[in-house]
Amino acid sequence: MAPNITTTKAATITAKAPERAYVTFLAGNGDYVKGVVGLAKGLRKVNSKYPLVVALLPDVPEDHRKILVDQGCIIRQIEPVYPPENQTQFAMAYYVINYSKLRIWEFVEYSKMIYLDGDIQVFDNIDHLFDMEDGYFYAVMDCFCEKTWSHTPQYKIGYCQQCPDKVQWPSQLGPKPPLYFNAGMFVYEPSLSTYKDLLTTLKVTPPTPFAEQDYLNMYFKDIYRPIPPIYNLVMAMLWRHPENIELDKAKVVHYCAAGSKPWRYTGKEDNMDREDIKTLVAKWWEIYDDESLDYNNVVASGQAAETDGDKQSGLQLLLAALSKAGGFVHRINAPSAA
Ligand SMILES: O=c1ccn([C@@H]2O[C@H](COP(=O)(O)OP(=O)(O)O)[C@@H](O)[C@H]2O)c(=O)[nH]1
Ligand SMILES: OC[C@H]1O[C@H](O[C@@H]2[C@@H](O)[C@H](O)[C@@H](O)[C@H](O)[C@@H]2O)[C@H](O)[C@@H](O)[C@H]1O
Ligand SMILES: [Mn+2]
Repeated sequence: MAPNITTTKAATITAKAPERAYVTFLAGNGDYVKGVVGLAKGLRKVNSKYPLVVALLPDVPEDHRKILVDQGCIIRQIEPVYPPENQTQFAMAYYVINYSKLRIWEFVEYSKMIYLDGDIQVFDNIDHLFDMEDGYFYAVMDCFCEKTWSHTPQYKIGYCQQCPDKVQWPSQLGPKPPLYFNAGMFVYEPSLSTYKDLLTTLKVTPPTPFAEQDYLNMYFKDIYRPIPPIYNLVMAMLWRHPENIELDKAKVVHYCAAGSKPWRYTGKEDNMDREDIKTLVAKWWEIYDDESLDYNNVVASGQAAETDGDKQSGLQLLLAALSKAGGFVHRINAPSAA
């Protein structure tokens, strides 16, 4: 007797390209790929609705690319961007590659993106930042107190925008510098005209110690809008301006202080033996090591319900898993009886 097979019209999942996405930057064949994997898993853990795009340079090897695709990332190869020939000593020699971040303005299939450095972790959902008013550049104010700033007049006179009343900006140094953001995290709108102008203007802009961070501050100074430090905890703030920080409220942590990269952490550099640093590094590793946050396991958990014979909840679970994984399933036409 022929099996009684009933067919239902397959559920048609129509997906439209995601208008919004998180984006990070990866260069080289070193260990920053661990940072990006940690970031992908962290965004999944906080149920971000949007995918993570990884803008990567040609020197990122195939095995690292596979790791990222297996973690549900959307990888986009970009060409390097170099500043004009210069004699500048960058604060960190490798900062020269960070100008390549400028390529993310070309990702115009997205209307709004949140850029996050690979050494950042997201511990609370920040999807709401996408809803901020268009037309501005949002980022967290930086701090000038670390010795990496010793080349600047601010550092020399002990001025920092984090505590502008402690040391007043002397009028003989001219107007107070505009508010300055840390370029490890920002909310921006891709645009081809802005992209072209960024690259054109770069050609005639002498490089400076903080490379593309300085450049972005100069370029966007008229539309820059500061957002609270909970959205990019620049590590040095913990010992430089603890009065401005509520660590337990930090939604985004930026492991940018020397020695704080979790995947290289030894605890030996200045300030790295602090209990709060040890806790933040451990929190990063907890996510990185959590296999339940791996993209394949999240999707499989959706399919597993499918085999439990409960088709509808399995499909919903799979959709939830895909959404968690930053998938771009937006709408589903429920299967109608054939
Ligand atoms: O070898 C490197 C150095 C940097 N980066 C990327 O460039 C970003 C900026 O560099 P970094 O975070 O080290 O600068 P910091 O914020 O520590 O000054 C990193 O987060 C990575 O996303 C990378 O992929 N490979
Ligand atoms: O290429 C310039 C870099 O400038 C910034 O890093 C700096 C900055 O945060 C300083 O304020 C800190 O003192 C310093 O420790 C830290 O490394 C960005 O985080 C990074 O993404 C990148 O743009
Ligand atoms: Mn960084």
